[in-house]
Amino acid sequence: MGAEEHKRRAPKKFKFAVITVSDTASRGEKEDKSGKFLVEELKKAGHERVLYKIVPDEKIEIIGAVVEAFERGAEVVVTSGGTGIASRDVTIESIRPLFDKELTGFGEIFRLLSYEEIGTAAVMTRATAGIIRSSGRAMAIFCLPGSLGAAKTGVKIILKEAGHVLKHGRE
Ligand SMILES: Nc1ncnc2c1ncn2[C@@H]1O[C@H](COP(=O)(O)OP(=O)(O)OP(=O)(O)O)[C@@H](O)[C@H]1O
Ligand SMILES: Nc1nc2c(c(=O)[nH]1)N[C@H]1C(S)=C(S)[C@@H](COP(=O)(O)O)O[C@H]1N2
Repeated sequence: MGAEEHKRRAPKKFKFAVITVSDTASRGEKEDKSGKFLVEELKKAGHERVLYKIVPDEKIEIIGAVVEAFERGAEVVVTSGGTGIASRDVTIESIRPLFDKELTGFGEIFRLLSYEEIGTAAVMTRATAGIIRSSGRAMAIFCLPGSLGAAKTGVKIILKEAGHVLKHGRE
């Protein structure tokens, strides 16, 4: 079966969780434009159930939010922020060890599209994705940079591929 046939047969509507990772937004010092944008776009695309949480750039808080999303039945998690190289950017270090399989292609395509938008500064993100399997379930996670531009670029890829990723992740 080809990729298009796989996508056609993949489930279409999922329970999402958006997790914003930001020190300033978690303290209420900055509006979480990116997280709110992601929630709206996912709902507009017909994914009615979208959990939403803001956490500071702290490993245990990030892992805790991922675990909470899984326990609340999320099938796809999108994180926003903390993918850079500053010492406080720990989203990738926190989430990557949870992956059963990493989807490195997501980061490659995300950086390719980002290069067209922001040029070589696209090297600054370690955006990635993966599948976590537990208790007979699979959950896909996509980790995006915190800017609104990154959320706009990332959500387009996620909306196109989430079903396909989940279909194979459940196999
Ligand atoms: N939740 C968000 N909504 C909108 N823009 C954001 C958000 N998080 C980060 N950005 C923007 O993305 C860019 C780079 O992100 P970076 O992780 O350095 O953000 P930051 O504001 O330093 O994060 P923190 O809140 O953790 O200190 C900055 O221009 C920042 O304003
Ligand atoms: N598409 C896109 N990718 C992007 C950006 C952006 O604005 N748009 N910002 C870059 C910048 S400036 C940084 S520092 C890194 C990491 O951002 P983060 O720490 O918020 O995850 O993402 C990069 N990738």
